[in-house]
Amino acid sequence: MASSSASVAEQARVPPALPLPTPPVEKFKIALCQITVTPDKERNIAHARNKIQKAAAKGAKLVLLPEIWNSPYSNDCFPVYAEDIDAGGDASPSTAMLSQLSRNLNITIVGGSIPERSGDQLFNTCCVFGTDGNLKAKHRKIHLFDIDIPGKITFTESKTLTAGETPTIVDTEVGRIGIGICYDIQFQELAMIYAARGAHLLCYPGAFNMTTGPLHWELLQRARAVDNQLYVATCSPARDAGAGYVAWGHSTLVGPFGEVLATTEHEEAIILVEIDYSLLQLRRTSLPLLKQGRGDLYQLVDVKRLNSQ
Ligand SMILES: O=C(O)CCC(=O)C(=O)O
Repeated sequence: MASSSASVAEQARVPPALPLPTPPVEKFKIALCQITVTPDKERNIAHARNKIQKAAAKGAKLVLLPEIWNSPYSNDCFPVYAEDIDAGGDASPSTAMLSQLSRNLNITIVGGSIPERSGDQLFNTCCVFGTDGNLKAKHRKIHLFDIDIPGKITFTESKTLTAGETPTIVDTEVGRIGIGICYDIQFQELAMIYAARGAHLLCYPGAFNMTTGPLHWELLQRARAVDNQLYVATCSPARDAGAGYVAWGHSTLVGPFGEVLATTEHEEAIILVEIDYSLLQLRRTSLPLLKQGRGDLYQLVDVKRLNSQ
């Protein structure tokens, strides 16, 4: 194939991985709060509050919640349960609770996701709160869950939701975290961009189903972790077999060697597990994948960064 002259995009490609930034802490405990979700929003908020408090009392410095934890997961419910996060206060009781707890308990919260209303659009949105209670980042699910596996599962998030437009990486008191929501985990380039931007940990609130859950959920987490040599944390709602959408559960933490460090079945659980960032450098030294990439033959293009240059 004839080669063409380099385009602007080709000239400005990013290297596969930036040097790992020194994290603010080496070791800390993360809690994955796999909680039940009901049609009662007030109960869901009170329940999440209770579980976050329990996790913090056990020593968690970072708490991760599930995808869509304040509402049933359905296109009928998203518009009804949606909150105006930017307006805050009474317009977003779910994120007001997360903000208050992160400040009072001195923890970082990656607040799963909730349906967000912004003008006449709805998003599936994850909010990250720092220990001062401030909203540090807001990730709107980039890849909407539109799938059709005949006889098994059909879901079309795009019937009600709009896709986010921005990858989200955030510096917190517990390291640099890349955020994805559920279906976002299927797209390896997003994780690669986060690794290239120096993420220590990827957090994916998710609610896989009874078809793709058993086959793909753990596989994808381990793949994202081992390819990018970083930690991957996921958090699902607990399973409600009577719900319209039945979640797989199995919230998990995977280490930078692709090893499952902690996981659970489908019932409610708080998984409390230590993250040790010193392993990141150790693994990258022993198995120097990120240095050995053939950037002369193939590279990842960070389109967002290119467009902002
Ligand atoms: O990728 C999958 O198989 C499941 C994704 C999903 O359930 C979601 O994005 O809500």
